[in-house]
Amino acid sequence: MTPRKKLTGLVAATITPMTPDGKINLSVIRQYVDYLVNEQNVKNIFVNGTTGEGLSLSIQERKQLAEEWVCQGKDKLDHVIIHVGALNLPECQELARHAAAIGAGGIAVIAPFFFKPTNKDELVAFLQKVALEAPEMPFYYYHIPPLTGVKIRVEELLDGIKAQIPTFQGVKFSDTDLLDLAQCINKNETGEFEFLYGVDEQLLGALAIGANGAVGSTYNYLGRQTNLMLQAFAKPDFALAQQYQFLTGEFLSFVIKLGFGVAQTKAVMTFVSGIPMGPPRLPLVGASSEFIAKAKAKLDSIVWPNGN
Ligand SMILES: CC(=O)N[C@@H]([C@@H](O)[C@H](O)[C@H](O)CO)[C@@H](O)CC(=O)C(=O)O
Repeated sequence: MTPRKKLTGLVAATITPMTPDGKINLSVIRQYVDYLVNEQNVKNIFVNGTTGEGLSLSIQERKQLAEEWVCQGKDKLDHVIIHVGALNLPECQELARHAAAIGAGGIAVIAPFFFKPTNKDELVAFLQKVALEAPEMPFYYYHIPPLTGVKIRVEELLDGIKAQIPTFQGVKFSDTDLLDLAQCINKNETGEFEFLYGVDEQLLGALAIGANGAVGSTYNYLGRQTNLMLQAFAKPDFALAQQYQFLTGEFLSFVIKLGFGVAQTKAVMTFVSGIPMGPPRLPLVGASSEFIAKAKAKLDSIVWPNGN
């Protein structure tokens, strides 16, 4: 068997395109894949996560999206990771089996966040039951405490994890606690796990600590510039890497002040890529025209290093 290519670099947390009447719009996914690969130089995706409104979709919709991304990404993308987390175990398991059956590259699971695990053992027991349904698939824990409220430290979770979840491959780490991330990386001496950082505005800090890559919403439309930041960091040209981080940060801090979330990400991606992402699904509501005009003007005003 060919050894699996390690998941490093940028992973776009894909948006779920929707029609104006709120149905998932599979018809633009082919164009979306080509856009990520050719215009953003991003060849890894994370489907049905936060940005993809995964928890606002039906199981059927999630399966259809996973199938379409895997199908359209064939021979173009390196890794297609499907988020299969849900509030109940049977749905997670069903989605995990489905991801395996369609030949996805891996699965990720968020902590259930209505009835929450209260300690590491409860969380691992839940994750283990999902992972067992896809025994050949790399498994990622999706750590996003600001949204789940599950604050169990990842460092703790790692202890003995391989014995409990043999397919455990790493963590999508969407938290600002860089101490926890650092302790995880310190524990990962052999480099068997991948740590993908998920707070785009401070990726450079996470890279310095040793993150292997990043999963995020902004890599849909700022993937090219963030890739240049990764290259500068690897060179190393820290001054150049900082310039890229400062500039993406300038945009994000501007839009965050206006009110920024998945709905606004859909609007930004639409005006940057030209691919219609459509409205978000309730309870999210679409970005205002005022937001769109201001965000576009801000992005257009940014002068990237060397014109890139
Ligand atoms: C809370 C949230 O949505 N975080 C985003 C970030 O990419 C975020 O949009 C970015 O850092 C801007 O704040 C990702 O971590 C989420 C993500 O990767 C996903 O869609 O699953």
